Formats: sequence, structure tokens, C-alpha cells
Amino acid sequence: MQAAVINGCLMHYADQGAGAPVVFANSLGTDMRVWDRLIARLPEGLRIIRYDKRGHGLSGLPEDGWGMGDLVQDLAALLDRLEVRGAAVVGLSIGGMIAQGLAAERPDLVRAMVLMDTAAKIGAPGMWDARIAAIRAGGVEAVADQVLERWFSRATRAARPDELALWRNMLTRTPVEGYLGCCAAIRDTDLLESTARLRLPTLALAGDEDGSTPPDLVRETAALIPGARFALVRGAGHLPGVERPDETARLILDFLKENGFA
Ligand SMILES: O=C(O)CC1=CCC(=O)O1
Repeated sequence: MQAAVINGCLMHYADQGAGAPVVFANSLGTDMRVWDRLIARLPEGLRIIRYDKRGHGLSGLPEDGWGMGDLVQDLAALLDRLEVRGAAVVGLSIGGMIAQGLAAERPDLVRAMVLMDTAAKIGAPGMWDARIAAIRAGGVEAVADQVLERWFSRATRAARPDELALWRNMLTRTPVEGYLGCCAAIRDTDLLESTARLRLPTLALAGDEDGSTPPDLVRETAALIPGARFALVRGAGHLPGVERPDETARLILDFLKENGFA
């Protein structure tokens, strides 16, 4: 467990191993444990950095008035603090938006990206406003069942109810204001133009049953970046590294090897 005050906010992070840096940015309503299974399948010889974004996991929750720019600056400041340059950034959903924003703002920090179940623009503003209103009225609990349906494939939901209950706890224990701040940040973010200017090795992945960022949306974002590849992970929803860790780790490791990280 490692801590730093980043942009005035307490940040929980983990910096483990030595070698080429690979940075993981997690999704809305999850903390850094979302990467446990995937990281366990990566070889030694990598420097693995994970963190809980503001308002999630063990990290602090600043006052209102922050957005995607602050989330990007938080990761930039963490990597500056850790003296990391030229990382591969693996971003899941909002974490993938943070990765795209970071690559645009600080190309010195990002040499390659894995965009996992994410897009340059996620959802319509009205959808996010409706989610925010539902949570204001009834807490994260009010949307938990719908979110779990998008996170996991039908087969996993049927076969692993106890594990699903743990993921539900992770979601519903996310501080409401942290969750809502990230919903508003996603709602207000459109990276289509800046992502189309990116020129770096990129792998885009999507679970074939992802109901939040469906495969076609992820494919469209990949198509913005010349040379980016797209791969479908079968039998997975929004969290392929949780549901299909072997397949997801293999895709990421092949990409890291191709680009000289592993
Ligand atoms: O909560 C969801 O629907 C999934 C999701 C969207 C953006 C993100 O980070 O997670």
C-alpha cells in the first residue's frame, strides 16, 4: 500500500517490480483490485503501476468542481512523482479516457496504449444525467443491478453469483460523490478530435458482451488512431481482465512484446 498527495488529494497507488513501466487505470466504480487477475498473469520484469483515481478505492475525494482534466493531471503528476517516462498505459473504460487524455497532453509519459472497453466518447449526456439523478435519489445501489449486467456476461452472472456479490460490494461502496464526479467527467468528455491526432502503438480490446462500451464503439475509437489494432474478447462483458484473464493477459503481453516492453 503506497500513498502520495497528488494535486492536493490523497492517492492510493501500487508501484511494483522493475523494468519497463506498465500503468493501469481502472474504471468507474472499481478500484485497483480490478487488475489483480490480469496482473497475476503477466511475467516478471515489468514495472507495474496501479492507482485508485480520486473518489474511488482508498484515495481521497476532493471538493466538487473537478473533471476529466483533473483525472488526467492526477495520473500525470503521479508518473512525474515516480519518475516514469514512456509507459504503456492500460486504461479500462474511464481509465481508457484518462489514457487517451494523457497521451494527448503528455506524450512523453505514454509510449503505447491499451484501450480496454473504452471510447473517445462514452454515452449520451442524457444517459449520464439520468444515472446521476437516480444515484442522487437512491445512492449507487439504485443503479447497481443494471451496472452488473453490463460488467459481466450472462454466463458469469449465472455461474458465479457469490463472486458477483463481491463486485457489487466494490461498486456500491464507491463514495457517492466520487462516483458522481466521474459520471459527470465522462458526460462532459469528447476526445474524438484529440484522439484522432494520436500517433502511438495502440491495442483496443472489448468484451463481446460489453453493454457499456459495446465492441463497435471501441472499434470506432481504435479506427481513429492510425495503425491501432482491435481484438474481441469472447465471453466477457465490460471487465475482460476479470472474466477472461488468460485471454486478456495474452493479448496485452503480445502487444507489450511487439513494442519492446516485455
Ligand atoms: O458503469 C458502467 O456502465 C460502465 C462504465 C462506463 C464508464 C466506466 O468507466 O465504466
